[in-house]
Amino acid sequence: MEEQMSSDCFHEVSFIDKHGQLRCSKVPVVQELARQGLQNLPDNRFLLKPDHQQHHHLPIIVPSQEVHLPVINMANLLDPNHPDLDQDQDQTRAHQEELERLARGVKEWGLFLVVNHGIPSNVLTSLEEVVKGFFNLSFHEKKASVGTYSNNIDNMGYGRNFVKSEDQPLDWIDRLTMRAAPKVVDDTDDDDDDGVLHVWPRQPSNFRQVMEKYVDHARRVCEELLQALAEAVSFERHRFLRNFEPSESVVMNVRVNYYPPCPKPDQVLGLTPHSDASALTLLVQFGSSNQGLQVFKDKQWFTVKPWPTNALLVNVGDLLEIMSNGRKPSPWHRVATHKDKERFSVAVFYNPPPQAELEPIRDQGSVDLINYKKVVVEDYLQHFYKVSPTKEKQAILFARV
Ligand SMILES: O=C(O)CCC(=O)C(=O)O
Ligand SMILES: [Fe+2]
Repeated sequence: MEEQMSSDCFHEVSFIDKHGQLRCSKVPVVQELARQGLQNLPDNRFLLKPDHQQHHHLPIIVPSQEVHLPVINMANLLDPNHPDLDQDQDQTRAHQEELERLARGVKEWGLFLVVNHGIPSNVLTSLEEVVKGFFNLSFHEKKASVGTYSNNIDNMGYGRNFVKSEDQPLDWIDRLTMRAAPKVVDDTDDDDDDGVLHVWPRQPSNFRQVMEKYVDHARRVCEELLQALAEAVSFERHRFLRNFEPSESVVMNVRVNYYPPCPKPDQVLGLTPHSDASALTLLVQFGSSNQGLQVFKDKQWFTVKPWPTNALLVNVGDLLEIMSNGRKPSPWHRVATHKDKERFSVAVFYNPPPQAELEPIRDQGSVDLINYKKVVVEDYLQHFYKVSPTKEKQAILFARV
């Protein structure tokens, strides 16, 4: 198939402008721009404007401010009371130390790395292969492979990050977002009646099978981490998980982010600052760059030190911040690009059932102030997508007392 010229390749976006009018706009496909080997930006729309620069706290590239995230050994986090586990004193001590490291990491950064997570390396290798296989297709093939999507409230499908206005700086990113759970057996309809995209990429042909296998593992990891996170703040181990019942209704979305080389990495962001709406997000990365994620703390941005493909990066989302009464705050994060390297990341967002009502969990006998209201998960998510992107961490105010 003949490759299209990049001038023919656009993501189509629509949004309601400040006068309440529906606007449609075309946004360049950055992968196609990078394929041409551009030395300059094609379009001023990618540049951060002065007021964004202020809010985003430039510069983007400050190699000295790097953060080593805590590395959590998941083998030490398993339930110590599990009948199959006969822990000796050393293991009990290792368990306690791991919990303390986890609690410190979450409090300090809202992010941590996980090793010994039990996801076989061939599952991660296959994930990398199908993701690269999809992005190696031409633009036209990618569009044909995924189908289209009408009710695009939460950016499902193949496209880009939220575009809500003509003057918003564009991120240097192409993305592919799917709902992986609850599983839908019949995926023949592009736009199912629940308004969710169920069409998986048809190419590579094993894309869905590989992704679903990875997501099954991701689910187990999230369940184990939520138990450990509860234990780390002296809650009963299943206290957070109870908000995820029935487990068949847990919602897991997968987002593949592709950041191609960018001619001006000091003036353009790969992904604009945000918190995740999820309860937990698991992230793996691969490509010629293994660096790009940045986190905001003490009024400055820190770049997360490169981490290996076989480790998972975990971040707390807004819904866990609410459940934990702010003990586990969701980090404000963004992504920088690289001049001649590309990076892929795969984010799995783990959420309670849409109808679940969340409210801060109280310690028995605790005199802590309650900082968050009761929210229904789907109401929070709707609000989050409506207001995103925001210049500061703002969506969570919806749930603040
Ligand atoms: O690519 C990354 O490192 C982060 C991606 C991210 O924050 C997201 O998809 O929400
Ligand atoms: Fe994120």
